[in-house]
Amino acid sequence: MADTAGVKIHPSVDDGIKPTDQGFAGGVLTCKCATNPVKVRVSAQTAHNHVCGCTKCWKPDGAIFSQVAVVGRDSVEVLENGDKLQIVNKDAPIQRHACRDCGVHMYGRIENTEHPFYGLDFVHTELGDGDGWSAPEFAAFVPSIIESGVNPDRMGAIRAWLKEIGLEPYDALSPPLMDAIATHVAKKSGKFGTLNA
Ligand SMILES: N[C@@H](CCC(=O)N[C@@H](CSCO)C(=O)NCC(=O)O)C(=O)O
Ligand SMILES: [Zn+2]
Ligand SMILES: [Zn+2]
Repeated sequence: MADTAGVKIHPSVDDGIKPTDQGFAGGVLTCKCATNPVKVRVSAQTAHNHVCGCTKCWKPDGAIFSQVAVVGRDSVEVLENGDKLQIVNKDAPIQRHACRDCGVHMYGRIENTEHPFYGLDFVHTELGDGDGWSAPEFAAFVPSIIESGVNPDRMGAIRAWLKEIGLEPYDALSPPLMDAIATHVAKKSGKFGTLNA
């Protein structure tokens, strides 16, 4: 039995996960700058919130996972200090617009219209004011935390704790999202539903 004592995932889940408010309609995300922070309005509830172990998503200091959700790109608007935003990697599928001063990623945008998730932006709901954002539902890209420096010996305890707190650990995204990606690919190739398996 893995010893889960002291496992920390992310500040938004370590002290209990705040529930989704079904009537919640968004809020304003603020970066970590003490002066002239970047502010971004998200004018809709988010979806598919998850903790992500990948090396690309922004994590608060000390956290081994990020927490990231999606929202329609039309619901994301830079309100203040947008001149401080820089794209982390223009070649990445998700172009992360980060504050050049504090490093926080304010939104990640997909510009490739052929991408399965085109139309959705990635946002870190912990930067938002108010409670009620969609709650994290699963843990994605869990093995990737090793790429960030986590000792592989800890993976048993980390996966056990994620399950304990209701965040099923996956090697990539959750099955519904992986199925959505494969469906997109099958429709593009013309193979969608052609086998009666
Ligand atoms: N092992 C790699 C995995 C990186 C990765 O594929 N990340 C996913 C999930 S990010 C939000 O869930 C992804 O879609 N990346 C696209 C991108 O980053 O543009 C690693 O850890 O680096
Ligand atoms: Zn900042
Ligand atoms: Zn990620």
